[in-house]
Order: sequence, then C-alpha cells, then structure tokens
Amino acid sequence: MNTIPSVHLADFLSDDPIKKQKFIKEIGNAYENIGFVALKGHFLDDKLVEDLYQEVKNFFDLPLEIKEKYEIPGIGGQRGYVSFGKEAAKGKKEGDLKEFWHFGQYVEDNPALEAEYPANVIVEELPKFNEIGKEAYKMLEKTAKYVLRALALHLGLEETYFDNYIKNGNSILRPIHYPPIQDEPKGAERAAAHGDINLITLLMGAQGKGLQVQNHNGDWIDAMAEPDELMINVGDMLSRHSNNKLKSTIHRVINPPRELWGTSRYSIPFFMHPISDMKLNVLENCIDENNPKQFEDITAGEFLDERLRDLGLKK
Ligand SMILES: O=C(O)CCC(=O)C(=O)O
Ligand SMILES: [Fe+2]
Repeated sequence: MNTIPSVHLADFLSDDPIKKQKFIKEIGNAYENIGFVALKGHFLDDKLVEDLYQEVKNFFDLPLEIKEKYEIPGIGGQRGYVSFGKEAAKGKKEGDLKEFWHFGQYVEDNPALEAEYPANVIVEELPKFNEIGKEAYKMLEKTAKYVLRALALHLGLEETYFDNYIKNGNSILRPIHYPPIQDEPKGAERAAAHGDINLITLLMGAQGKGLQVQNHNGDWIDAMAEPDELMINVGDMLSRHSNNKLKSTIHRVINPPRELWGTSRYSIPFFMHPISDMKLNVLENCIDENNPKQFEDITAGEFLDERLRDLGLKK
C-alpha cells in the first residue's frame, strides 16, 4: 500500500447496514496493512478547528518565561507545557525539534480516577485556550469512540467492547509547535521515527507535507490529509491487544527543505488511551497456530509508564 486510504464516518453511523459494514471493512483492511486512514465526517466543526489553531498559536507565541511557568516537574510531562527538545524518540539521544502542550481527561463521576490523573493546567493569560482545548478534547474523544466501535466489530468483539475502558480514559490532546529551524539540526528531526503508545491517534494538522509513514517494504510515504480529514492511526496498545493484527506503523515528521526552514509547523494529535487498569493481554481470538501469542500480559498503566521512561519524560 503506497497511499493512505480515506474513509467516511457517516458510513459507520448510517442506518444502512451495508454502509456500516463497508466502513468496518475499509478501516479494518487499512489497519491490517498500512496502519493509517484519513477520516472524514468527524465531530469537529470548522469554527472549532479554526479557534483551536488560533488559540494554539497564541499559546506558543507567548514569551518563553510565561510558557515555562506551566512546565510542571514530576508528572512526566503529562499535563501543561513541555519545552523544546525535551522529548526524544525511543532509542534516540537527540531531542525532537518541538515544544508541546498536554490537555488531559476531564473526569466525570469518578473520584478515584480524578485522584489518579494529574490536574489539567490552566493558562491564566489565555482563558479561551483552556475552553477551546476542552471542547476539542471532547469532540475528538467522541470521534475516537466510534472508530473503536468499528474496530471492535472488525476484531469480532461486541461493538461497545472499548466503551467502558475509554470512558474517563487517560487520553491526551497534544498541540505541537515545530518552530522555524535556525541552525543545521545535526541529526535531530522534527519528530524522529516512532510508533505511538496508545490505542489510536487522531491527528489534526497533517494537511501540509512533513508526516511520513513507513510501509511494509520499508519505504517512507508522504501522509497528507484533505482539509476536512483527520489522520487516524493504530498505536502500540491496540497492536499488542490484537496480536499485531492491527498495525502500529512507524512514522516521523521530517525537517522541511532549507528554503522552508523559516516556517513553523503546528499539528494536534489526540492520543486515545484507556483507563490504566485495562489489560492489554492478547485477545484469545487473535491467537491461532499461524499467529502465536506475541506479547506478554501487561496493563495499560504499566505499559504507559515503561514508554514514558523510554521517551525521557519520566525518570
Ligand atoms: O506532527 C505530526 O504530524 C505527527 C506527530 C506525531 O506523530 C506524534 O506526536 O506522535
Ligand atoms: Fe506519532
């Protein structure tokens, strides 16, 4: 596969069982091959998308000493600001050429989870940034819920299998700013090759060149979405759970050619995580003679901890 297939969520939400089945088949095939789809028909309207980009730009435009007020020690960068160069891809020593922000779950009716997660960080200078971030978080979470319902059916599970694991899940919305490049990056990239940690990722901002995905042959292919599409990919948690039936594909963000070094890139991934108690143990119906169990039993919380250490975000 050398292109990213495009699917429409309206098919899955349709009353017509043939359309619904078509969506499941298309996304299932895409995830068994390239691991990525571009999705139309998500729940973010144009105004929300526009406001979100504006607020994200406003935030990253703040002076560094203000942004640094919101960099909270001791929480593995899981909420608030993470400054330039802090995160390095697993196995890489050069930090990525990016700064980012994390909005976390807005827990409802669950004091235990509220106590477990770090609190969201509020930017005093930009009240609208906090509001719009929350609204986008909710709409992306809702979109992701339906995508996971389709994948549950594709995997031969109950349609609502994931619902209780993702309700109040440890999901994260991460606006990223890749600033203009000043000096020769010396081995550093905007985002070095990596697989995502979580169940699925919904990415806003893949409209310009930059994101590349590695196919079966090891070739890097450009992954670009239309203006009304989200790029959605499988993360390592879902790959483990499905015994790698669904593929968590390695991807990266390359540095622009020199004549474009002066431009920023903004992208906004939503990393859909379950609650930390979810067992990622390989599903029985994904194991057979030809596909023996490939992964050790582990919970989502344990797996996340391990990976935050690999990224240099947690000590
Ligand atoms: O900026 C992008 O387009 C992709 C970012 C990404 O892959 C990530 O943050 O995991
Ligand atoms: Fe990623």
